[in-house]
Amino acid sequence: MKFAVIVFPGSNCDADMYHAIKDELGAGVKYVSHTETNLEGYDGILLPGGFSYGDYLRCGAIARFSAIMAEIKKAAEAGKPILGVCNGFQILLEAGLLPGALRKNDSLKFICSPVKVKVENNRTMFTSGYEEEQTLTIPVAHGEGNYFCDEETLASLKANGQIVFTYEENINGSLENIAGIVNERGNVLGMMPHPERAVDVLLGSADGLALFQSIVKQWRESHVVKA
Ligand SMILES: NC(=O)CC[C@H](N)C(=O)O
Repeated sequence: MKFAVIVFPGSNCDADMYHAIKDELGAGVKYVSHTETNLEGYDGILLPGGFSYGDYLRCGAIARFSAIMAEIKKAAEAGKPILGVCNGFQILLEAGLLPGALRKNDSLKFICSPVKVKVENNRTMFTSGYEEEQTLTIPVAHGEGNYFCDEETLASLKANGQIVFTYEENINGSLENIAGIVNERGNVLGMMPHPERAVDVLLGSADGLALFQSIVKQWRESHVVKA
């Protein structure tokens, strides 16, 4: 399986994501510039965290106009796994690939700390390696992580099991403690906590690794060569 790590001007977690995939997961990975217009050679797309375009206007609001976004939409429609972490989540929301929005943290402060994250749905291609309701320790580092959506959207997120991760304690004002959601089809995940920073006990936690392993497992199972 081969992953693309999309690099926007201002991305700063691209190297962490690359390291997690290459050295900890042991899968193929390449950096792909936001100016590229072809993602056909990749099986999974990763949008890393950072401060794309300096977070001007709103986090992710400018990056969503990048040339690569049309390809990311195509990959989403093709059912490829797409993971946006932090700024990557913000970009996916701005691009309309996920519902809702992220507002400034209710404290108006940047939060940078390991937090407890609960797995609300382990029946997704991103979370099959976890137990339902498992508590993970994963770092967050954001100024705009306060998830919001209207009532109708919240009801459909709940009905479809699209709320994948919640915070054990509400750190930023997010509606219903939401930390990560998937699209209706289940192949696009956006989350504020950084699983790529929790892939080795030396980093304080290895709880993020199973997320990447789940993606590979699902991909292998769906690409079994039949004799
Ligand atoms: N680590 C990140 O991706 C940060 C995202 C964004 N710049 C914010 O502060 O919310």
